[in-house]
Amino acid sequence: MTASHDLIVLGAGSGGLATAFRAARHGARVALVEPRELGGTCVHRGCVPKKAMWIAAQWAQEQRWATALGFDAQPGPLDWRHFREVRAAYIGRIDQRYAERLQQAGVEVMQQHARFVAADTVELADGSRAQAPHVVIATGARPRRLNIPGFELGLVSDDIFALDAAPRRVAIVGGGYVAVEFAGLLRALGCSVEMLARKRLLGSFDAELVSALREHMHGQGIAVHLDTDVHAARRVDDGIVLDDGALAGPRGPYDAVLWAVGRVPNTESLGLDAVGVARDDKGHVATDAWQDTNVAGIHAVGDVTGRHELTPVAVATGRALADRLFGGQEQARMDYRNIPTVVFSKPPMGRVGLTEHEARERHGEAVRVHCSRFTPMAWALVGKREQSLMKLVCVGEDERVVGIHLLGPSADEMLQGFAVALKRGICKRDLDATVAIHPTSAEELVLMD
Ligand SMILES: Cc1cc2nc3c(=O)[nH]c(=O)nc-3n(C[C@H](O)[C@H](O)[C@H](O)COP(=O)(O)OP(=O)(O)OC[C@H]3O[C@@H](n4cnc5c(N)ncnc54)[C@H](O)[C@@H]3O)c2cc1C
Ligand SMILES: NC(=O)c1ccc[n+]([C@@H]2O[C@H](COP(=O)([O-])OP(=O)(O)OC[C@H]3O[C@@H](n4cnc5c(N)ncnc54)[C@H](O)[C@@H]3O)[C@@H](O)[C@H]2O)c1
Repeated sequence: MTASHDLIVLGAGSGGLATAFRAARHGARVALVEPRELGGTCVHRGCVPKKAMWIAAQWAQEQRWATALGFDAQPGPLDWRHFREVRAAYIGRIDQRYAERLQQAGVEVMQQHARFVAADTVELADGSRAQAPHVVIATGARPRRLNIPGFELGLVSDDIFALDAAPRRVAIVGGGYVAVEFAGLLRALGCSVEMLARKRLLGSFDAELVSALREHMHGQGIAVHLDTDVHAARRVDDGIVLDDGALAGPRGPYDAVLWAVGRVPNTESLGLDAVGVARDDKGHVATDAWQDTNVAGIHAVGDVTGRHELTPVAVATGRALADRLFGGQEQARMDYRNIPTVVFSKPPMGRVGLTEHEARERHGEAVRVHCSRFTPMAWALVGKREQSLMKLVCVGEDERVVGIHLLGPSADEMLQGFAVALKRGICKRDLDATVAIHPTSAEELVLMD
C-alpha cells in the first residue's frame, strides 16, 4: 500500500489540531482522525466551558460587591439553562471556525475512531485504512473513575457542564486543579461546597500561596477537609453520603458529588500493543524529548503523554513536532522548562518557575525571597480585607528571578508578561528599574523591597 498521507494525527484536541495545522502549513498531506467534536477536552469539557462558568461566578461575586458601592439592584441567581445556551453558542462558533480553517488548510478530517494495524497504518471504524510515514497520537485523557461502591452516584468534570441548575450541597473529592476550580466557582454561584482531599491542595504550587488561598476559601464558606479517605458513596433519603475512613460516621448528605481525582490517558482502544508502543507505569504513551515513541514514525503529544497537562503545552508541543518533521527545523522541540500555569480558583493563583521550596532544594542558601501582601483597591473599596499575595523567588548575588507566584484578582492576566521576562532570565534589578503602572495590582511586582 502506498502512503495515502504524509501525516496521520489521531485526535482533534488542542495538541492534534495544532500538529495538523502546522504540518499542513509546511505542505504536508494531513489526515486528522477524530470520532467526536473538533476541539477536544479544552473546548468541550475543559478550559472553555470551565472559564465561562468562572466568568459567570466572577460576575455573581461582583454583583454582590457592587451593592457596597451604591448600586441598589438586588442581585439574583444565575439562570443555568440560559447560561448553558449562551455558552453552547460560543463553543459552537469555535467548532465551526475549526472546521472552516481545516478545510482551508487542506487537512482531511475523518470523523471516526481509529486504531493501529501497523506502525504506519491505522484502520478506521468503517474498515477503511490510512497510511503515512508519521503518525501522531494526540488522543488526550479522560476523568479517572474510582473502583469504589457508589462511584456512579457522583459526577465527573465532564458531567458538570450538563447541569441545568445549581446543586444546593456539593461535595468535591480531590485536591487538584479541577477540584479547587469547581469549589470556587460553584460556591460563588450559590452552592454550599465541601472539599475532601487526601493531602494538601494543589501540591505543585507554592505552599505559602496555597495556604493563603485556603484562607480565602475559608472566608467564602468553603469547607476544606484534608487527610480524607473516601471509599464509598451511598444514597440516603436526603441525598448522597460519603464514607470516609478518616471519620467514624458518613459525611453529607449532599445533592451532588464531584469526583475530581485526576485523569487517565486514552490509549486502550488504539491497538498500541499490536505495534509495540511503550507506555509508562500510569499508562501514558512514553515519549522522549522529541515526542518520539519507541516505535519509529510514531510520535505523541499532549495529555496522552502525561507531561504538563495544559492546552498551551499540547499546542506548543504539536507545533514543534510538525516543524521538525515537515518544516526542516531539525532542532525544534518543546521546552518544558518554566511553563506558566494558572488555577482559576477564587481568586486565581498562578506560578511560573520554581516554588520557594524547589528553589531552596536546588540552590540552598543562595535563595532570596521577596513577598508582597496587600488588599487590592477594588476589595478595599467595598470593605473586603482579604489580601493578594505575590512572591518572587531569586537566586545568587545578582538575584536572578527563578520563580514568580501570584494569588489575587487578575493574577491570571498578570502572569503571562512576567513569564516572558522570567524566561528571558531577568534579575530583580530589572524589575526595580521598571516604572510602575499605578494604581494596579501588577505594580507590586516592580515595587518589592
Ligand atoms: C475541567 C478541565 C479544565 C481545564 N482547564 C484548563 C485551563 O484552564 N487551561 C489549560 O491550559 N488546560 C486546562 N485543562 C487541560 C486541557 O483541557 C488539556 O491539557 C488539553 O485539552 C489537552 O489536549 P490534548 O490534545 O492532549 O487532548 P484532548 O483535548 O483531550 O483531545 C484528545 C482528542 O482525541 C480524541 N480521541 C480519543 N481517542 C481517539 C482515537 N482512538 N482516535 C481518534 N481520536 C481519538 C478525543 O475524542 C479528543 O477529542 C482543563 C482540563 C479539564 C478536564
Ligand atoms: N487551569 C488549568 O490550567 C487547569 C484546570 C483543570 C485541569 N488542568 C490540567 O488537568 C490536569 C488534571 O486535573 P485534575 O484536577 O483532574 O488532576 P490533578 O492531578 O490536578 O489532581 C488530582 C487530585 O485527585 C487526588 N486523587 C487521586 N486519586 C485519588 C483517590 N483515589 N481518592 C481521592 N483523591 C484522589 C489527588 O491527590 C489530587 O488532589 C491538571 O494536572 C492540569 O494539568 C489544568
